[in-house]
Amino acid sequence: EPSYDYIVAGAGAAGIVVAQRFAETGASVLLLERGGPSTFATGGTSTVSWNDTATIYDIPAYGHQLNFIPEADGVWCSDTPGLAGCILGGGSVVNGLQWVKPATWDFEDFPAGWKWDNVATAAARLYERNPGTSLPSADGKYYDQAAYQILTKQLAPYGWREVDSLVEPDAKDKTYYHPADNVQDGLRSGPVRTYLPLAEAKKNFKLQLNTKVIRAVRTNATITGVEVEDASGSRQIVRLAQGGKVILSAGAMSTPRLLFNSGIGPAEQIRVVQQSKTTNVTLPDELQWINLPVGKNIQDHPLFRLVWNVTDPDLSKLTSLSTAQFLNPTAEQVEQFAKGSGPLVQGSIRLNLWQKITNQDGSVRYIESMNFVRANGTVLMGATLTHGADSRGELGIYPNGTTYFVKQPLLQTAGDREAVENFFRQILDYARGPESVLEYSRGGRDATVEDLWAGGWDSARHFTGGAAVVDVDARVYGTENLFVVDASVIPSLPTGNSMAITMVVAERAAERILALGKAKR
Ligand SMILES: Cc1cc2nc3c(=O)[nH]c(=O)nc-3n(C[C@H](O)[C@H](O)[C@H](O)COP(=O)(O)OP(=O)(O)OC[C@H]3O[C@@H](n4cnc5c(N)ncnc54)[C@H](O)[C@@H]3O)c2cc1C
Repeated sequence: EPSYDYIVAGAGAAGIVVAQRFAETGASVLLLERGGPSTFATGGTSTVSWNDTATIYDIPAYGHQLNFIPEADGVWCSDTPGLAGCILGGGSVVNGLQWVKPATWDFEDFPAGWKWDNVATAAARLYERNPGTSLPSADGKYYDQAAYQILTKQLAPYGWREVDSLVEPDAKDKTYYHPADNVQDGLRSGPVRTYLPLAEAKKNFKLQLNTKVIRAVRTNATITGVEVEDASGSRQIVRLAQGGKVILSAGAMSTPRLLFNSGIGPAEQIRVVQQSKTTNVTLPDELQWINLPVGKNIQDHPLFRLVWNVTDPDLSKLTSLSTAQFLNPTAEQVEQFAKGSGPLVQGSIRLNLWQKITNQDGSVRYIESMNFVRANGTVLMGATLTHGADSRGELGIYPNGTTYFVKQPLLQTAGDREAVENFFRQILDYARGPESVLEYSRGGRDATVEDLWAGGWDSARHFTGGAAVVDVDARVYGTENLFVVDASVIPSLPTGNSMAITMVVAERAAERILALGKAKR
């Protein structure tokens, strides 16, 4: 029976990065993923009718359209309260391709050893391999730009500045830009494209798909392997080499389950696992349970979908591509795609804007808005409240193994609501200004802050926290050789979308874990 120096549970944004970094040292690495292949290069079969070497996960423009594509139905994890991708690449192949480099202050709440100065070289390694681009189309043009034209006109009187986010990741106050997309050579980029092939070229690396990790096998502080379940439901134990390490990288919605199943977390959650009549999880003896705040402090960006009507007669004539047009592209667009150009190689967002909001008590929060056109004559602002937001939720587990929100993570504090209102008030002021080209879709020129609240809010699917129960080496407290490396160790919300920062965390964690030394064989 084989045994491994490193077993990584979950091949998403973080898991692929750490597994590749371990593999390049010559150590034996097993990367376990519960989902199947995704991109064409990994054996994915959901190719589109108009291109037989690209799957729905390869095509940048489909990032925000997957909900409209029946083939994508099975990719969402069925046992988590928030949307997460259960497929090779995890969130990195189902997300909106927004590539937002973290700001330096995004590390201010991390422990010593993880501030920006400590992680900068890890970030540089990541950006070298996975740079992202502010101009995805190989022909050097931007396509489908109505939202960009309309919003830049709306912002023009108010001193906003256009920046290149890849060059100035800290320019996040009254700035806007063409989004940086996670695109390379006209295809979705990310760890499946930029890290996984390097790992797969090594004989000491093994990727096993359709294999669900159930728990870390633990005696007191020592992990000896993991229990896995294959697609037929049959289970086995995969062993670690002596001195080997297990890394949990199942994402913020699932890593807490793996910890509960390993007897780590609040006793009331582990007790649910213990008493379950269906999940058949073997827990360590109760005396060995490790009481840590697993599942606590989950955060997410609340997302407001604000629809504006275009009032300027010239701008309202601009047209944009609809979901149906993206899904049934013209012959010209198909030809452009084959050359790495055209609207199909762009993500869905057309303009990002950022603003720093200071509340009455002096506390600072950030707003990010991702904007595009869904119906001609309108602009859709996807406004999110980001870094500085202090609402926190809690994740628990049901007897059937599904994780759920014991407490919702969004907009729980007065300070978060005040910051959102400050932003709403400002964009309504802009809309009433003499040079405005927009009015809000409910209430028109007389729209109020209440009209904007009335649209409600949703999860931006940027979950962080929930398993920040690790030391500076990303090792779970109370264990010798169990680590968590994914978005669930991020202690506070990032200023932008969460994938790039998760990959920076993975690069930094790989460095720290490797410095702990090799397994003895
Ligand atoms: C719909 C959507 C849109 C998003 N848009 C953006 C965006 O545009 N830009 C951005 O920066 N971020 C975006 N995000 C967030 C971003 O994708 C995540 O922050 C990032 O992927 C988190 O990485 P992770 O490694 O923590 O988890 P994930 O990438 O989710 O990876 C976890 C992996 O573990 C696997 N797994 C889970 N449980 C098990 C188990 N028991 N055994 C084995 N494998 C398991 C999963 O299948 C998955 O492959 C979006 C997320 C979603 C869901």
